[in-house]
Amino acid sequence: MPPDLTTAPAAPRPAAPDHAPLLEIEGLKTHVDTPEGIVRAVDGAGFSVPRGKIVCLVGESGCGKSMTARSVLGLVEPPSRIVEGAIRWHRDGGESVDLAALDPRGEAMRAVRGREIAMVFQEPMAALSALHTIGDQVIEAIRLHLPLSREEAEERAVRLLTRVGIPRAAERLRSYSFQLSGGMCQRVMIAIALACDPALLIADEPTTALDVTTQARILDLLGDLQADTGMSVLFITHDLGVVAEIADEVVVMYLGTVVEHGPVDDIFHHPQHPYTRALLGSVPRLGTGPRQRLDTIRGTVPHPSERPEGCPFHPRCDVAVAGVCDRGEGPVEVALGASRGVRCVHAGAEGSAS
Ligand SMILES: Nc1ncnc2c1ncn2[C@@H]1O[C@H](COP(=O)(O)OP(=O)(O)OP(=O)(O)O)[C@@H](O)[C@H]1O
Repeated sequence: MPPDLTTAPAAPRPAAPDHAPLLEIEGLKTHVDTPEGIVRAVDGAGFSVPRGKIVCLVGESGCGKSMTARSVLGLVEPPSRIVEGAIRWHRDGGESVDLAALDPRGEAMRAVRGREIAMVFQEPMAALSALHTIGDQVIEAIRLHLPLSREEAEERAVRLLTRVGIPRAAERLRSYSFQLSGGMCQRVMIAIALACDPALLIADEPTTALDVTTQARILDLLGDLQADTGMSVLFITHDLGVVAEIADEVVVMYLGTVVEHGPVDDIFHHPQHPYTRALLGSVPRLGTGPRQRLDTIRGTVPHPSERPEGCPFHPRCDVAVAGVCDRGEGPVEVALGASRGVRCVHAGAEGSAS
């Protein structure tokens, strides 16, 4: 039986003997077949999600963040397909499975999705059915994976809804989604996601559709739940304010590849990739006065079908070197520490890429 999230904090999950990360993505390519040609939405992405950490996946719109998440969840359907790479899921106890090799509709993937890996999406109103009560939806999620009677599942649903901050949870079981605010609907979605005590929660822009106050409360809730359960979180966002609030580690994506990753403090205080620097330069900071000028990133993200040769960022990069950055397959990742890496020819050089 999974730990009860609603009472005392659960004991932390046992670490795998070899301290392997929970999730390891390597060389992932997820492409879309379109009448105009192949769209390389994810094009060789790789990163890890350690146990018990919150990893934020960031980048501008169209960089392949959602497609990466959908690949992990086995939610890639034709005309999209995983064409290469591995998504290694390391269970407690040392057992590993390559999710990229599983049939997305098969039993093995269904046992992982929603049970071991849960997800929360951007539009909670759209994700909840307007035809069924909140209670029916939470109870169904619980009973799909746990052998509980209707009464037991109902009790668990009330405790879960209370834990995610829904007042008078027992009464709310009979409500419909259209009777709740956006923030309350997102809390219900989080309760559904946590129904089976997942080891990993993937949250794809879960606060983007909410007002700022509600956004802050939902972030606090996710942080508290992570600390209580010891689960890992892969949090997808384009909002660096959210990253600063919640992340332990940051993965920066650009045009289907990971250009930089590392602990949040390193990324914010010592960004190495020109794209990471540009992203950080476009965010307002407190204490810099009312007339602060924000930098914008020159140009826009090209469509994946128009991926430039060499480093994918070079046409927008202020420090690109002609004849170097615009040639070949692009730079390989340079390791700057155990959990720190960057893909840029300037990486590691003193005063690089500034
Ligand atoms: N079914 C599809 N047909 C054609 N192109 C697609 C399809 N699905 C995704 N893409 C393209 O793949 C690229 C990556 O999309 P993805 O949704 O993963 O980006 P994202 O970084 O999550 O962006 P956003 O923040 O806007 O959600 C985009 O350029 C998108 O247009």
